[in-house]
Amino acid sequence: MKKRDMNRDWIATARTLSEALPYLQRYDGAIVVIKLGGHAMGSDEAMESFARDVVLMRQVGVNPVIVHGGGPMINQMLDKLDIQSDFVGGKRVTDEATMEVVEMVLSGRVNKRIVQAINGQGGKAVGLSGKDANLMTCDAADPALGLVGTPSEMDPSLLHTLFRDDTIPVIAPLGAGRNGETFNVNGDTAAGAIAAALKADRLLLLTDIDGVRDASGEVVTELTADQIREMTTQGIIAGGMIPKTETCLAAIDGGVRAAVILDGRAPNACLLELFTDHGAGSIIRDG
Ligand SMILES: Nc1ncnc2c1ncn2[C@@H]1O[C@H](COP(=O)(O)OP(=O)(O)O)[C@@H](O)[C@H]1O
Ligand SMILES: CC(=O)N[C@@H](CCC(=O)OP(=O)(O)O)C(=O)O
Repeated sequence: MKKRDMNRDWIATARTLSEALPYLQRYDGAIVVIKLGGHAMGSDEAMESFARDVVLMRQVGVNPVIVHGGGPMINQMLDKLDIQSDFVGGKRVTDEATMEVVEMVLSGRVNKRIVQAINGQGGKAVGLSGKDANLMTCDAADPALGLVGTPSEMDPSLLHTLFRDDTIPVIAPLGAGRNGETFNVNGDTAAGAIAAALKADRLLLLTDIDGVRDASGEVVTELTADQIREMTTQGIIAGGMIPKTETCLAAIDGGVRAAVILDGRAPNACLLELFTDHGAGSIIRDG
């Protein structure tokens, strides 16, 4: 690169930092719940970059909470063990044997990979599931789904303790039943319930598409509840996007200020959304 171009590059970087000031001020002390889907987890480099962004958020005063999925990793392990798995309405039918694998994969490999990545960037992350400290008590969602849970009682007090200690919670979407059961909870649903319990400033759902698209394939940058309902009735919002948009609406009803659906594979997706004029993905706001 020529020296003059290099200077231009640095000037642009400095300008970006300077333009971030009002956003840094706005998010100082804010709670941001980030759902990292299994499809958005990608390569080691992508995980490292995600972890760096999370540590930067913490460094500038944001309280990030990571809630993760891991559907593709559960599928791989079930395949290896020759256990058949079915989905109904985007939720995995979960019997005892499946639950054992779900818990092992989510609380084990997936959770610890994220914890280690954040700690590797100089942050202090701790791995939990909804079963810890009564964070997420569940009831059965539907008898046909077996051990799939709906969050019914939340206690986020441990998360506030962790915020005060500069610690970043990384949460696997498992819930405790009232009779000692373990429930499998859809990652989006868990993130929405945790965001509502914390009255979070932002819920970011990181997925494998750049936002909610309209009938012509364009990303809709701002969505209202009415638009979501209409697009769902028309079949424009379909498949895995239905639980995501439903989660966003429920989270906003529960007191979250805004929810964003964005591409977790895009470099620095969270920073772009929080700290620049540009934003990213589709935002659904209160009111
Ligand atoms: N209107 C829409 N806009 C964008 N994506 C949509 C839409 N309707 C359905 N989808 C699908 O939803 C998918 C995201 O859901 P899903 O695969 O369950 O994500 P994740 O694994 O990250 O939880 C997209 O990859 C896309 O195929
Ligand atoms: C009930 C239910 O379906 N639970 C999900 C939990 C993981 C998840 O949600 O992972 P993604 O976010 O990567 O899809 C499952 O068993 O796959």
